[in-house]
Amino acid sequence: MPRLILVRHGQSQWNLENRFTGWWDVNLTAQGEAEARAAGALLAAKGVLPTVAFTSLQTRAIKTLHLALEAAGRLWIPETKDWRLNERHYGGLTGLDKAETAAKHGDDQVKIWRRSFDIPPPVLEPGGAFDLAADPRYAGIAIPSTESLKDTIARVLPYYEGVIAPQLRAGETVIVAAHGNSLRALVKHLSGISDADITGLEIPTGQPIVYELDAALAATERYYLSER
Ligand SMILES: O=C(O)[C@H](O)COP(=O)(O)O
Repeated sequence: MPRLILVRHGQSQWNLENRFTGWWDVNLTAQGEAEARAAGALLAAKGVLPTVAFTSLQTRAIKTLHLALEAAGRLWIPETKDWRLNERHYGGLTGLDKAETAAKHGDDQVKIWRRSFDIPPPVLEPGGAFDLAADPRYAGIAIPSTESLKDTIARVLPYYEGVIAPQLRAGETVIVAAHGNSLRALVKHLSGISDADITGLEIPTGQPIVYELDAALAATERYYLSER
């Protein structure tokens, strides 16, 4: 039966600094690299070996994938990178300190921006330090100016259905190395979590989550590989 492995990137420099990151491209910390290697070693130890990989266009997810695959002895498998697996775009909050933003706007407002289903953060104004319009990796892509989880789902799910699901149906063991909110989008769909309940779901860095799927790609089980 098809199997899907989800892994959020290891700790990034801005996870460490507690800054809103979104589409901004930050690297892994040494701890994040270690988390990624440990994730791959766990895949190998448990015999859960991916045959096809997907990741975003962001360095922290790509490096997590590569370090994990190397540790699992699977660096050779086919791999596809796509912006639709990018982190949710954090709009005008990009680069700000999460604690300072909470002190300025209040915890409740920041929780709405971080975890509400359909209320996006303020937009990122063009031309500022975090404008990605000139980044060649996004050439030809309509870069969002902000995204709610609902907006993120609107680009992650069609990609899952159109590109990832056919690989699962073909019997591949698929690994997706991505981000807290692009993976929340997938988990919401696969586990049938309501708009209200998804606000409480957190995805830890570097911890492989395994979905066992039936032939129709309905989830029969979801578990942290570290707990098996
Ligand atoms: O983009 C970010 O800042 C993080 O990857 C996820 O942030 P969040 O926990 O605020 O959703």
